[in-house]
Amino acid sequence: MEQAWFTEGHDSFGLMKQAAWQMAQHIEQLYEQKYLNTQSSMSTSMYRSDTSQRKASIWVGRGNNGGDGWLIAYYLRQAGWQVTVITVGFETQNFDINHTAEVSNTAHPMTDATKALQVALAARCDYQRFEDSNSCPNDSLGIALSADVYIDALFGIGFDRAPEGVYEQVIRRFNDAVQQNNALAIAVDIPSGLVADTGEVFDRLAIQADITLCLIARKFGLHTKDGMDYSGGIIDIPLIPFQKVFDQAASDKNDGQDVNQANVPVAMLLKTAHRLTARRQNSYKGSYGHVLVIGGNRVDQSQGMGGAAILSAASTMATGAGKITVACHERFHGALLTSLPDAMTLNLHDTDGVEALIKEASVIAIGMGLGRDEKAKALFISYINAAIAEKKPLVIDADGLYHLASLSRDNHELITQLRDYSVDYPVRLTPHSGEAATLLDKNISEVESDRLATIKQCAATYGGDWVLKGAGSLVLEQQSKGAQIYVCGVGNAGMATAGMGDVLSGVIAGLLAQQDLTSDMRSLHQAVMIHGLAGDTLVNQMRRADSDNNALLIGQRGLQAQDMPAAIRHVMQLGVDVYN
Ligand SMILES: NC(=O)C1=CN([C@@H]2O[C@H](COP(=O)(O)OP(=O)(O)OC[C@H]3O[C@@H](n4cnc5c(N)ncnc54)[C@H](OP(=O)(O)O)[C@@H]3O)[C@@H](O)[C@H]2O)[C@@H](O)CC1
Ligand SMILES: Nc1ncnc2c1ncn2[C@@H]1O[C@H](COP(=O)(O)OP(=O)(O)O)[C@@H](O)[C@H]1O
Repeated sequence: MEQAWFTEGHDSFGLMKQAAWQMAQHIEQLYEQKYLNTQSSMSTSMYRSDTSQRKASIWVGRGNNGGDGWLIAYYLRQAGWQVTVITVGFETQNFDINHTAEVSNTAHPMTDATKALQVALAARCDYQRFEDSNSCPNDSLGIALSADVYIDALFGIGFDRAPEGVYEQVIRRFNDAVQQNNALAIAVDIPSGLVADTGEVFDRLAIQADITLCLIARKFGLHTKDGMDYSGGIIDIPLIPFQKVFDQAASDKNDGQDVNQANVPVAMLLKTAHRLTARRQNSYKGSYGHVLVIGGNRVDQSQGMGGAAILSAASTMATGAGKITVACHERFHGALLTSLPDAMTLNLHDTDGVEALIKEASVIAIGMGLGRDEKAKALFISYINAAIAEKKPLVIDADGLYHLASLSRDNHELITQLRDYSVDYPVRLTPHSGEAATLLDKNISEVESDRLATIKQCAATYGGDWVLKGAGSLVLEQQSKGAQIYVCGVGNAGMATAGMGDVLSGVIAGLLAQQDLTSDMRSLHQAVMIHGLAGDTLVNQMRRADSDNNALLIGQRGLQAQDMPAAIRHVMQLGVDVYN
């Protein structure tokens, strides 16, 4: 977007000044919010109405992100603040004042970052080199470090590798200074240490921001993997009026129209779900589909995984599917019917019975607790073959993905058949990072270091629509004009408990079965959003009453997959994101 703006003839330094000016205004507002509009008497006692008493410590690196920092220093100083710029990676001669800062010198054009430094120095902004901190008598850097607001302009979207040496030290020192001064930490564009394209943080070392002022467009890495743990609240500063062009391109692409791919965002951030439409009065259970859940096996007398199939079935019902049959190990039929009397049961190992039911069912969800032994693999192959023959939509999760990976290693013909089938019929696959690693024959760390590349590779290898689960789940939906990728902007770490994935597979199958819903409402991204919002609904209810009507505090820890069905129904009625 930035390049397109410059191509239209706009000046890059002008954009940097605009960015810094808007950020300085936000910083003043954020200062007021922290120190004035607060319940904490400690914070209000630190509030300084006289701007000349307010202190900002602005940490800058050598790139354009640092350029933003120099200009923020300039604007805050103009507003009367005491500013100190802490530099890293600069030599002392970099601070020589050049009085032609704003004039372009064609022989040696000045970079925007250097122009910004020159503007700040000409306005007499104080600065200190971080590298001099060890040689400073009486820790003069320590004194310079004491501030109300700390601005991180060390690295922006150019950060791409683990910080070492002085860069490692500077990030640690910034975080320590913020903590010691109980101050506000504001990151420019993206917290330094977080990779913008992937959400990766190396060795858990990144600026811990309270607020990130995100320039131009949301960075993918703010919303997946480590991003959410470091960015704090995000404030968008759009700067250039291109958002409409990009929104239009995305919607045209969704409608199957030709678009300039350069205008299509890498991914769409989702925070809401569609509210599901009301049912027709004149309808019956057959109007809402029949889901067959295949899983819940018991291998070699082990305790087995009946719960996986039960959780999946319960959430299928919660989404409103008309009928459900669970093909699980006979040992679990009693448990299943106790918790879910609405379900019908079938013996997982009765291949004739299951294949006959595949003919009847409208959606097949397979793999949750299916088992990984050879017998389970043979069942998987038979049931997938039957589903393909009967042209039934498929949801494949957990052990089903394990078998798929193993079949891929064997060059089994089912892989090609499934890929071809997925061109015309819905096939939805839902790995977490570990399962994706097995499917692609990679290490988990390779998968985690680039989740976007991973989900694309999964789709290219196996076909179908995908969810790559985890913090900031990714969704890939195949469309006639190429894949559309979504980032799930809801959900929480309370959902990191066993069985939550089984619940998701149930939501996907349950929505898919309901033909009365629009395609958007039955879509994979809709299922992921309902699942995430249901998890948020459960943990954000601050209080819940016990049987004696005493208020109980609820939080992330202790959230259970079995709590989800009621919340799923709640979200489907509400549709919108009310918590984020
Ligand atoms: N007018 C404009 O263009 C506008 C730009 N804007 C701003 O620009 C920002 C992007 O700027 P940028 O591209 O200069 O990247 P940035 O992150 O500042 O620095 C890259 C430098 O860091 C270095 N480096 C990287 N990793 C490292 C590591 N681990 N350890 C050590 N060094 C490391 C890297 O070194 P190199 O790889 O070259 O060796 C390079 O020198 C963007 O986020 C936004 O804030 C806005 O103002 C809008 C207008
Ligand atoms: N930190 C988190 N933030 C958001 N969602 C999460 C988080 N941890 C887990 N989840 C969600 O919970 C589900 C867990 O799925 P999975 O790991 O397959 O569980 P299981 O295999 O035990 O059923 C996924 O949908 C995942 O995206």
